[in-house]
Amino acid sequence: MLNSTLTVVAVALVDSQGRVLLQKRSAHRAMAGLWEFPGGKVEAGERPEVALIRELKEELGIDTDAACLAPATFASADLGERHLLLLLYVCRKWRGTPEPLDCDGLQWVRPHQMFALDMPPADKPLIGLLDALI
Ligand SMILES: Nc1nc2c([nH]c(=O)n2[C@H]2C[C@H](O)[C@@H](COP(=O)(O)OP(=O)(O)OP(=O)(O)O)O2)c(=O)[nH]1
Repeated sequence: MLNSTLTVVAVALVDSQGRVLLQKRSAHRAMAGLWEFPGGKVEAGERPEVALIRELKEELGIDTDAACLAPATFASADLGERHLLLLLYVCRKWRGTPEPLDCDGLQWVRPHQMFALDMPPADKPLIGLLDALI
């Protein structure tokens, strides 16, 4: 029996060269050092797109709008007693330059390059889908 489902929103920010931004989870967090899509937990009563816009401001210092967040795919994975539902959006339009405000580094990669990176287990099935989509 699961305690609860954890809803997480994340985004593939895609630049003009078809590269996607990944951030390195910082040392003090669970899954430290893994490369992930920017995003985070949806708070109680919060709309997913609002949560993602908030996370992008907090984590990268950039602004975007709900109209620029295209639903892309999702991941479903067990995290011990909780179950993770990760909603992945694609975004090609934002304001500002992403900065590593809450992580240990940023890198722009082509989707196929993600196969060689250490990413959270839930993200692995998303790579091939992104590769086909972008
Ligand atoms: N942001 C993000 N989280 C991911 C990805 N893949 C994946 O399994 N996760 C998991 C890791 C965490 O268990 C959860 C996100 O929680 P988090 O702690 O980073 O979220 P948050 O930014 O809201 O953090 P906090 O307020 O609790 O500090 O989702 C991903 O690609 N991006």
